[in-house]
Amino acid sequence: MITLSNVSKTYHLTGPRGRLPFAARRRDTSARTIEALKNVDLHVPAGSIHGVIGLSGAGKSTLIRCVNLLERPSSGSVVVDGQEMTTLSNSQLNQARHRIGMIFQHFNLLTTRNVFANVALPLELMGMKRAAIRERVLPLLELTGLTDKARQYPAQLSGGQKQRVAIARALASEPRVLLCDEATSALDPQTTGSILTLLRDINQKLGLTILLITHEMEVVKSICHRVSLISDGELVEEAEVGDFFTAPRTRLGREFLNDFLQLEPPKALIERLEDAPGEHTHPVVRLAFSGDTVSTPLISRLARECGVDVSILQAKVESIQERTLGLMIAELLGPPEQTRRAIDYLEDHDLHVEVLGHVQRDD
Ligand SMILES: Nc1ncnc2c1ncn2[C@@H]1O[C@H](COP(=O)(O)OP(=O)(O)OP(=O)(O)O)[C@@H](O)[C@H]1O
Repeated sequence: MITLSNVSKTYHLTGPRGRLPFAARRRDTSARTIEALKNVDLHVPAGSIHGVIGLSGAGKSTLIRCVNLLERPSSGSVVVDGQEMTTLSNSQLNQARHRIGMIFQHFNLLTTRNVFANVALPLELMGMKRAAIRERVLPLLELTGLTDKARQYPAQLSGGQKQRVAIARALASEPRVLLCDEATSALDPQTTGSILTLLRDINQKLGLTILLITHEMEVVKSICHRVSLISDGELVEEAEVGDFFTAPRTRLGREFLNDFLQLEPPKALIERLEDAPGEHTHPVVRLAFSGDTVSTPLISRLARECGVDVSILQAKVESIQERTLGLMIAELLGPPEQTRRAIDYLEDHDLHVEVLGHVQRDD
């Protein structure tokens, strides 16, 4: 449904340097350009919810705005619903945007219009008749739980209600795609939950494809099917959400996950961790297991079958949508050949094992 191929976006800054003589400007171009996106490839299949997560300034907003060409890519191709967006004329682009709804962090409602009139606005702009507008808007107010708020103005609504109005408005033109630009970042956790539930319902009921950007792992965990990680304008990792929470492949992915799960070895132990194993060290591991292995008594079997003691430092069970994920930080205590065998044993039983480092044995 959405395919970005080799998309790059470079901003050329104008500022005090813009007033320099042309020759001087040419000498110093690199200092005044920002490569916000670098050769981005992204495919979001129809009907899926895809999250892009990254730190501030990583390029998330630029990426999502390139999809409906609120930002024009410097190079590359953007195809939405089978249509190449970058070659459209202005009027074709306006037409194409009817099929791409968008919601924003700060809702962007018109304060002088009530809820009904805000949702009706795109339809008025499309020249639709009043009766047809009413027929389209009323079900949307019901879908978003706003029927009793139709005559109220944005100033009379909570943040969550405002975002519901924005969602109803985005759906008014019956789009195939919904772009969500940090849609829950201004909301408290409970309201965030209800908006995410609404987005998931819309995805399921209407088969709408959703691309969202966020810096919150909770959003990814709650509703996304797949996630991409953006860093410094590049997509550095992409995975199915359950896989990402089990075993992120990049350092940045692991940092996001550890921050979210708060699952780190104790500080005193981190200070003692060495990268390489020594003669008198034992490994500290992060284990992730899902599916049947969550309920299998692997740790006691490890002790019996590999002769290794396991000291559990932290453990957690998380529900990632339909999937249960067990996470643990543990020290494997035993002679090196036995701890190596224990790691093989765990991997053979479909656990993801990450060796965080090695600590000197006390014995
Ligand atoms: N219109 C612009 N002109 C110049 N530089 C820009 C413009 N928009 C974004 N940038 C720069 O591009 C880079 C990516 O910005 P972008 O807003 O896409 O990041 P982001 O991941 O959405 O950040 P945040 O989470 O803080 O909103 C940043 O270095 C930013 O300063």
